[in-house]
Amino acid sequence: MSRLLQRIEYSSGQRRRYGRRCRRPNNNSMMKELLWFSLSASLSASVQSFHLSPFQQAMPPLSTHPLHSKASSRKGRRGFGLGHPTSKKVSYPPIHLDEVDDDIDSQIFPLQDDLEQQLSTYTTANHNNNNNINAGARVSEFLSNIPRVLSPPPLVSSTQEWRKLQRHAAQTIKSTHLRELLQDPVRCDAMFAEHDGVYFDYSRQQVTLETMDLLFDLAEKQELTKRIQAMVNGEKINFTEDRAVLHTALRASKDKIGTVFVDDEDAIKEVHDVLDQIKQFTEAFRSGHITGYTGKRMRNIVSVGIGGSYLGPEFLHEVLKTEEEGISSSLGYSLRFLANVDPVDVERTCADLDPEETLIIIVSKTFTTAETMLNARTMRQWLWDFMGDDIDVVKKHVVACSSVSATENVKAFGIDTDKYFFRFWDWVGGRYSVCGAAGAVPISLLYGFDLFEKFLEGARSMDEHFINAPMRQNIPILMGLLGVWNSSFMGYNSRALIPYAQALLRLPAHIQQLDMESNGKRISRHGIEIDYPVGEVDFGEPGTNSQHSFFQLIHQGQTIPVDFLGFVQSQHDILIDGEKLSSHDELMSNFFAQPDALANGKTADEVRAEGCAEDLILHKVFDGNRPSSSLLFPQLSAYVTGQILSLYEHRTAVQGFIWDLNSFDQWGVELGKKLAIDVKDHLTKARYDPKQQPVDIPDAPATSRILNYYVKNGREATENGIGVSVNPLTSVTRKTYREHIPPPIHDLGGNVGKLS
Ligand SMILES: O=P(O)(O)OC[C@H]1O[C@](O)(CO)[C@@H](O)[C@@H]1O
Repeated sequence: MSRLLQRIEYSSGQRRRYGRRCRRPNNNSMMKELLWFSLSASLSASVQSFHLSPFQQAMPPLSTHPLHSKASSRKGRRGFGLGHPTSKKVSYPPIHLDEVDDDIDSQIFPLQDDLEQQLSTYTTANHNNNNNINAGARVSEFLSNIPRVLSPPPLVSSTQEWRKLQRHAAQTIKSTHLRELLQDPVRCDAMFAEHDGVYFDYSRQQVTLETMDLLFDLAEKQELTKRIQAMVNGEKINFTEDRAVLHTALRASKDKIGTVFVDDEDAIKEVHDVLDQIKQFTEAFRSGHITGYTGKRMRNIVSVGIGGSYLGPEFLHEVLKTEEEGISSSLGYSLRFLANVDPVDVERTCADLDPEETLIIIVSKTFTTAETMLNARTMRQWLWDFMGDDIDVVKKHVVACSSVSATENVKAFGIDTDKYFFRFWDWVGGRYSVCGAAGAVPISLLYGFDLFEKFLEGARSMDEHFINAPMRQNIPILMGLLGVWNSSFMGYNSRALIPYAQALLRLPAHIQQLDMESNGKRISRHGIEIDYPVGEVDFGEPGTNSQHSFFQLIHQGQTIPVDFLGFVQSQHDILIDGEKLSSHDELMSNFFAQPDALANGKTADEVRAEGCAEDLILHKVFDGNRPSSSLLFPQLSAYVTGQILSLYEHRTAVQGFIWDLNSFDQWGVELGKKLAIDVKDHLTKARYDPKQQPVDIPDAPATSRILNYYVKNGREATENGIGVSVNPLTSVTRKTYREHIPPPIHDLGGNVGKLS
């Protein structure tokens, strides 16, 4: 096999996917696919190198072969080949890979041997013209058999399971109103699942028991359980980056050490080594053993990072801010996030901070992200402006949370990589990293390590449920299947996440990145352009604020499935004199009322019965039939936040598995990064070299025009005449800080947060 692979000339996409670094996969379907590539590429390479005119007579032209990729895909590259059917227009042969027995070796390797034999026969025959036709015919016959066994799997949309769901949606569900479905007590009782205090009710989704059966069949067909296992066992399912996907290892307990390995490294042991390091650092920081450059205790924390290196930690911070233990443990400390490269975000972040008391955390997996690195340099300059241009200022005031492979860059920045560097690994995607150092360092420094551990415990509880619970009771699987149903079968391409908890105000933003970066894709994991809708627009705001904002559209405009999140108890309930219900009860009344309003709507007769004027009736009618799920949790704590995080991470994974996507890469974001680099080049020239004006970007007249407008109108007269508008870096901040009158000293009598 490897011998064959090595002499294959891959097209560029195939090389990335199955290049020489690729080990023999232990997944049979991938193995089959690999063989498919190898045989087709090998055969075509051989055919080409022998210049076989008899072949060409005996065989149908390769370009008309059903498995031939778009004719142009190999032109001008390395000859021709069968290629991969990248086009959805390719018609597949009747027998598919997944119909082949799992005993791959016994089926494929004889074929491979046969192929080699055929080619060698031909090589010999080629020297003897009389045999050409026979050899050609034999190879041709062999070739025509290859697709019967080695074609790649079809798109999920062409499976029977998918088609049944399509028919079911069109013939049954789209003509059934939720109002009717909600009258069926058996159905309603069945559409409920519970785990460790989490109550999930999906009876207001536009589904019947039959729908769910069909969805479970689809999940079986897509080998969902097997794929979940592959993920949590550390298989490299993020194949475009050749990485495992192990955010579950970030919260695995110590007794799981020795159970998950990536490239022979014990992943869970690595995780606990770093957690121990963070715990020790936290204790030293919070007890005052670690001080700043001028000897002052540090109590302000600024976390610099963007995307997944920011949204998760910020969402968790917002929850803990008002959590009972969080309030007391954070007394005397502050935590802020700096994400946007907008200089105003710098100003907002450090306006009233004393740099001598401030620790900067740079959170960047790659340690190269342009926005984060500029903000990191800016914050370093801010420290230097106040305390002097000394590298020890950086050593005392800056820590890094980054991947092991970025160690040299971290060191070059001036950070003490022995003590002030907390690593994570390639097998943690940025948007899945809040349980690693990215979240652990800022959150533990502010709230103490114990509270962060509770968050990990909650996530672990939901992970275990996800891995072990049967599908019908498995909350993340149910949520994922309903996501697929709503998006791919019901045609709803947005969904809202409405937490009835102000402390979850940043949850929607985090889930938005998590899900949209994961499942906003167009190519299946088999390298085929998909022909079914995937990915949703995720958005949300806390209820009831959202009701007074975009709920008009949800009630009477488009149909947008909603997840309602509510809590049995508030973090801080209030019942003032004269009120019958507490404020939390008032809030939760909305949580209970909205799903029914969306599902049932209001008919014209009901509106009329309320005494509405005839000409207004239609305006006040609500069609209803709008789906939602309700999730009820005990109280918003660190533990429950871990559960919520894990729920949504796994919902995304489930949808990606069903849709046959790689949910763990993000090539789309790379384009934006490259484009910004080009523009920066032009802008730099325009700013510093008047001869380069006006800007003229080839083939981009509109961009050139607006860029010129920006350059021309943004100028301020400067001494050197270049016309660059620059503020001294920290002048605004310095002034604000100096003039700032600090609030009265807090009561620092909190637990570990006590300052001496
Ligand atoms: O942690 P890094 O490497 O700075 O990347 C930040 C973010 O940028 C992205 O790559 C793209 O936005 C995210 O996936 C990631 O969370």
